[in-house]
Amino acid sequence: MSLLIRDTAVGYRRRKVLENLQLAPIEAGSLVAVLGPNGVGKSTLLKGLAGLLHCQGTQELHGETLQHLPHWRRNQLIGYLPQSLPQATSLVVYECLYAACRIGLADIDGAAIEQRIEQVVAELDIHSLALRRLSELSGGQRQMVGLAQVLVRQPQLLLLDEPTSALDLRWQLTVLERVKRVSRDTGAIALVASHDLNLALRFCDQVLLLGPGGACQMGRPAEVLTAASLAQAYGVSARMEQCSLGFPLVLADRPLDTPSA
Ligand SMILES: Nc1ncnc2c1ncn2[C@@H]1O[C@H](COP(=O)(O)OP(=O)(O)OP(=O)(O)O)[C@@H](O)[C@H]1O
Repeated sequence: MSLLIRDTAVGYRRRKVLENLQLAPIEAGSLVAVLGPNGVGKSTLLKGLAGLLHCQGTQELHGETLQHLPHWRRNQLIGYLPQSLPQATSLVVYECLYAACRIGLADIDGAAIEQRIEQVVAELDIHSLALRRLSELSGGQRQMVGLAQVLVRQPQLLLLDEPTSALDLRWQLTVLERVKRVSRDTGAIALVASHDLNLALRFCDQVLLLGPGGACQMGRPAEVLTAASLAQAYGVSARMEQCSLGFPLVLADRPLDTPSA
């Protein structure tokens, strides 16, 4: 049971963004950070896997070819959280979660939906938001609701594009902890695009580091994130240190190629 990405190319009509992507199989239950500089193709890869862009090559989840899935099956298997926040509609959060289940899962009954909503609201600790209108929530609160809309459908492949970008420190930790727990407990595979290398080091089983010119490395966070790989991918001088709890940390000192370099 795994996610296979081989010989993969994905991009836009006039621009190939990623070509010949060859990754080792990603095992069920893995949390993988998708890292790399702005514009390298993290979102494009997630959109391709989500079926929003055409991908060439092989992309299979537990033996099913993602490119040819019918709409209903894609909705069952894949949960995609885009980089943009959910629209500030006048629906209350509970209704948004209900609609996410209804749209995504045709054959689920009302009682089961309510049970799932209770579960996800408790998991993400967002009880206080459940009866509030989306239009009255802050950016970070809306980002939590977007994540809840994905999790409530219980997909086997979670594609989360910068899910913590609008969140304060406590919610960043909450989100990564919960996504890790969901992956571990259910066997779901989560790919999380992020610019937060330290969260990736702390929570992810593997990182996929995309770099300029098609460079790509995947492996354990502490093995992939080195001073050399960070210089190559991000163009920074960086150090790997260890915090007092023993977790590895990235400290970026300066951009390379600056006058003071
Ligand atoms: N709709 C589009 N049409 C054409 N090119 C696009 C489109 N969206 C993005 N691109 C280009 O594709 C490349 C990859 O973009 P992508 O959004 O995947 O990068 P990213 O790694 O997610 O960046 P960031 O960290 O800034 O979010 C960039 O060069 C970008 O300009």
